[in-house]
Amino acid sequence: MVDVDLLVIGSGPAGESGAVQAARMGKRVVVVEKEPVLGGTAANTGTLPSKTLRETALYLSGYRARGLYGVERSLRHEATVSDFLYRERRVKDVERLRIGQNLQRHGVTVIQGTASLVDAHTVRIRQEGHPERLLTASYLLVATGSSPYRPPLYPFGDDRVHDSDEVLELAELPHSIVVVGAGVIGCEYACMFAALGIPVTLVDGRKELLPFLDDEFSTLLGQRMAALGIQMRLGFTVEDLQMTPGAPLRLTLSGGEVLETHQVLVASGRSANTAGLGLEDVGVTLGTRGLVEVNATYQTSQPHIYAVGDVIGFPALASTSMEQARVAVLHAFGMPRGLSPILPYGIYTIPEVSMAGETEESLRAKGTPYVAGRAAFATNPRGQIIGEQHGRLKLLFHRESLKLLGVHVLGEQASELVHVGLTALVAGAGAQLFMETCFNYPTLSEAYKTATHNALHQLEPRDQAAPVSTGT
Ligand SMILES: Cc1cc2nc3c(=O)[nH]c(=O)nc-3n(C[C@H](O)[C@H](O)[C@H](O)COP(=O)(O)OP(=O)(O)OC[C@H]3O[C@@H](n4cnc5c(N)ncnc54)[C@H](O)[C@@H]3O)c2cc1C
Ligand SMILES: NC(=O)c1ccc[n+]([C@@H]2O[C@H](COP(=O)([O-])OP(=O)(O)OC[C@H]3O[C@@H](n4cnc5c(N)ncnc54)[C@H](O)[C@@H]3O)[C@@H](O)[C@H]2O)c1
Repeated sequence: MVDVDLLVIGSGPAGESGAVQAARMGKRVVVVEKEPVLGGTAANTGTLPSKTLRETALYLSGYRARGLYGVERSLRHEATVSDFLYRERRVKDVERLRIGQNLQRHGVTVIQGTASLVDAHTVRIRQEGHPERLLTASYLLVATGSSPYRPPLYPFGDDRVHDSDEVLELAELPHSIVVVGAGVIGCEYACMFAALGIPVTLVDGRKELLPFLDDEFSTLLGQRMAALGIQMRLGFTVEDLQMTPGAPLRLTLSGGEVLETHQVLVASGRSANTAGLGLEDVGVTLGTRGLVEVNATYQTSQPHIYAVGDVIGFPALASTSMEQARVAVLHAFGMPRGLSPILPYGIYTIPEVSMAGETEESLRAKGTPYVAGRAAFATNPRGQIIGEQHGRLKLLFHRESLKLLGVHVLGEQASELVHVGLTALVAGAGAQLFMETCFNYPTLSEAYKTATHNALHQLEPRDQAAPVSTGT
């Protein structure tokens, strides 16, 4: 007889979601969390803190008020780290409390301690000052997340060199910063610092910015980030770092350019938190950077051990981690369901970018005939009111069936607006849905109708000779 039906390792979005799903199915569930606080990267060092800091940066800089009312509000250079972190702490506290209450309400037992596997069904829990505990479980859900990858070039003990966890503990706002890695984390932090008026240089070995985005939106985002003052160094890596006390840091890029800066943020990827878990010893296969290998139902090479969230790698989002956990637990307890085939991306740069479904590039690669409809927020009444001059919605429809294939948004509320298109994509709907839906007026959402008109207009007989629009 085992102690519990499901033992979950980790209380991030994946662990919480999996535990609650199993508890709702009447299972006995334990969550083991090594930190004294619940919520993992999402609540404590990643998603929510960074999104709260973004809002704070927008507020302190007066960014949203720029260009409105005929005045150009100047940046508040006197913003302190304490101003900057105040709301971040409050949001974190509320989220930790919410998670604890959610688990308690569902009868999930939370044990603080570091978990490792003794055998395929037994977990050892260690907590300093407490006797070791062993628990047996029918199923295990590994949801231990990931940590910033620390390239050996950077001395992370120095208070001028940070990873994305440490950047939340800044003693003062940097006078200048180089961000190494223009992935989602690097781009989001680069925008926040730039909005606060801090000189930012963003370095990435890749030439394209966020290459999973539709090209048009990647280019547009790059233009807006440059307009925010970010110096882009795409296609370059950092070859050397010189640190002299009392002098700026000197980073030598491939190509020879030397960047001088007060601080460095390294955001060049993450590694799975699997060290010391003992997974390999019980026959679970690990891949690069410690990632756990799983099948479509999130089973590892030991079928009763599931792994979900950042610990399995791409797409490594809070949103997808929760869904993977739900799907894994349903599978374990005999109610198999698939993960939604279309997953959204919300990128909280300044401006926000969000997408779901196909890009123009992926459609061209598949040879799928399509038509792109666009709507500019600058000519949308709500966009006018809020001073949104650069935002854009693009809808990609199948050229013959007019089924929606992709949705791309840049600008204010992009990560919210995308859900109208995402819902249509999941429902298999198309142009007709947007034509026949009455949208609130004035709203940015109304851009769905405008973009649909724009697409249909291109298919009208008088335009048939014109090529399908692919430009901006
Ligand atoms: C700066 C930043 C911004 C981000 N922004 C977004 C965003 O806007 N949107 C989005 O969807 N995603 C975002 N993400 C990604 C998101 O945070 C992660 O995808 C998500 O947190 C993964 O959830 P998880 O439950 O798999 O892991 P985590 O949230 O990392 O949780 C894992 C938990 O397991 C615990 N643990 C680890 N090992 C053990 C052990 N041996 N025993 C017991 N407990 C253990 C850890 O302490 C931790 O609490 C961001 C990430 C970062 C770093
Ligand atoms: N809004 C969101 O959804 C959100 C926000 C933040 C993070 N996340 C998730 O967190 C995860 C990690 O993000 P990340 O940005 O750390 O990793 P990433 O892998 O997405 O990006 C790392 C970047 O660093 C670059 N790089 C690597 N080594 C380099 C070097 N030596 N020199 C220069 N550039 C180098 C890579 O080319 C890449 O562009 C991602 O999976 C992401 O989805 C999501």
